[in-house]
Amino acid sequence: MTEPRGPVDSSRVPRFAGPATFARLPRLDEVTRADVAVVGVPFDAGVSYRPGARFGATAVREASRLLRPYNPALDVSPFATQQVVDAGDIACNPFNINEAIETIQEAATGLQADGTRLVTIGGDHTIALPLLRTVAAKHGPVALLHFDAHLDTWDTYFGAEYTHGTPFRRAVEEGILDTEALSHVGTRGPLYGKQDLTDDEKLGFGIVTSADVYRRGADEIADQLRQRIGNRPLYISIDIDCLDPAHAPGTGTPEAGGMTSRELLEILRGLAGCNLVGADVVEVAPAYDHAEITAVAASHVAYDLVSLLALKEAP
Ligand SMILES: N=C(N)NCCCC(=O)O
Ligand SMILES: [Zn+2]
Ligand SMILES: [Zn+2]
Repeated sequence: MTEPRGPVDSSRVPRFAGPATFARLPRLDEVTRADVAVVGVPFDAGVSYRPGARFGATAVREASRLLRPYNPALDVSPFATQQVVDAGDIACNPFNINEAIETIQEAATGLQADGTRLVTIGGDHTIALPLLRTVAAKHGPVALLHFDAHLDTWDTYFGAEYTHGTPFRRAVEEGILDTEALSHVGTRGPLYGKQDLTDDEKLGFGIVTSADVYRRGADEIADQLRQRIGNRPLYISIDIDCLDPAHAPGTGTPEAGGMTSRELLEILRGLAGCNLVGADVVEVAPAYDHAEITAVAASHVAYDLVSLLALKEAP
């Protein structure tokens, strides 16, 4: 194997110069193949409240200029042991949700064809469904770790089945999730009724609320999650609104009382060794952000996801 091509050297080219790719990594077309591709999905036609996540991937790329090549928390250089690239954006129809879902699924399938694993930057949470379909087509039903303030297992909004509040119900219905290993983490805030929780439990989900994380601590929560996941192929979907609005104001449906970015990163790091097959970070809406707080948090979360992939054996 040739040495992976790493990021632009920030001691030679200032990190604020030049066009942004994730972590200043090469583009996919600049290398022969990739182990991991960070890909953007500028789609937000599935939101129920504030729009703007279509600009999320661009904001995360901009905020990722400050990432450095060694991750001391996991003792790994994620861009040295595997070829990581920025695969650009999946261009999908902003006026037709069904068509956009198909486009995302096809593009993600193509990108993963020769074993490349994807870390996708959203976009609203609707996009998790086609991404899960793609990993399940390859690995069979996958374990899911879903970090979010919301359940996202509702049925429909205004009769629409494919929205950012419904991807995980659709995924269970389609049989693409391993219902023995489904967890929400960071759940909080008002629901439509108690039935939401009953329905969610029936689908197979376990819930770790943001208050559980605060009371029990990140290490204990990560241990519990790891036990539930075991060696199953694992997909991690991170809605940035799992963080408190103080840590992630730039999002469409903010809820008070969320996790800190430190808690989220520590839980992720506690998952080292899991059989991670893909991940997304969604719902970054830069119009409501301040001083790139949300975009910086999301870029660090994506960096730790890429680091977790580096710690896993090549397929
Ligand atoms: N996936 C996110 N961010 N939000 C879902 C909120 C659904 C609702 O408006 O009830
Ligand atoms: Zn959410
Ligand atoms: Zn969500």
